Amino acid sequence: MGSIGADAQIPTIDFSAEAASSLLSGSDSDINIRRQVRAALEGGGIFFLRCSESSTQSLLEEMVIGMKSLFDLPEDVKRRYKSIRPYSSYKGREPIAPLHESFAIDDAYLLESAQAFARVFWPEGNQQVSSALNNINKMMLDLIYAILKVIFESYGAENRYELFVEKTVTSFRLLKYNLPPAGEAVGLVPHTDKNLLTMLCQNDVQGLEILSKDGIWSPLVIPQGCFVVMIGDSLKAWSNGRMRAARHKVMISGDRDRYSCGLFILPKKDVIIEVPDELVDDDHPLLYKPYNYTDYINYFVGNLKDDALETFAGV
Ligand SMILES: O=C(O)CCC(=O)C(=O)O
Ligand SMILES: [Fe+2]
Repeated sequence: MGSIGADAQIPTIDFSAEAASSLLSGSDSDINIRRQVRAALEGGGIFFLRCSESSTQSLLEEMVIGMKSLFDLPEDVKRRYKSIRPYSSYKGREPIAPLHESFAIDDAYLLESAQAFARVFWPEGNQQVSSALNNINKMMLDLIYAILKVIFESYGAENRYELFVEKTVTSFRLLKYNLPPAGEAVGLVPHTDKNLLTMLCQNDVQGLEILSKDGIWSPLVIPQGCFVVMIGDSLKAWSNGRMRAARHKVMISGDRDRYSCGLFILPKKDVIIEVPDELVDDDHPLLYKPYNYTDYINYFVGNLKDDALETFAGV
């Protein structure tokens, strides 16, 4: 599926500027940022987000130390973590992705959620791990919802934003990629995210690759201190197919383990994803029927098809 290309040319959008800090405090977005975000998400479906480098870097370092203590725990202790949500319980080196381990935590921006997560492994609590998780999560949460707001504003749908956000939750995924015995190996299989919007960060070991519209896989070189922002199937559907959900995978090589974490905005259980009227016109006929997000996830888990969104919700 596709050949290998040079490093993907991904736009970097700067959120450390003043216009973006006013955005984080709730003001409408700067027209320039709106244009850049929409162009990136309608083009490749992905961009790098640069924020204040020093604060991002220290939160990230703290996070990676916390993740190491977590993933270094014995396998039977990690397996204590179970969640009813698909893709959230501890997953350890399964046949489909033998190098990859993950956990996902709901609402980790709440200190109590991060502490409850840590107590699963350390019954007396682990302040270092819970605050590392909670601190980076709070920063990422403000940023990812600011981006979602910019997206709504860029389509003239700003008056729908507050109501939409009330129907969302966040899931914070922690991932470790162990080194293959030799050479290069797939760490995470090719997929599009099924949720609305995703924001990723990582230690300094690269490995994320993206499939271009021309079917070429290109490795991403994520600049230090930057996050990756990507559209998931459900925001692609909401945008009536204007934004692109980029297919991506993780390849592992080299001599150091890769640690990454992702904040995912997803619809609450049984929320209906529906294209707003303002995104349908003669030039943009309706492409997706309204669908129940939970049904979509169950459909995908049942068939794991690449074109799940089209077959499930396509008109
Ligand atoms: O580890 C990464 O950089 C990517 C993770 C990812 O694609 C996912 O969890 O859906
Ligand atoms: Fe993904």
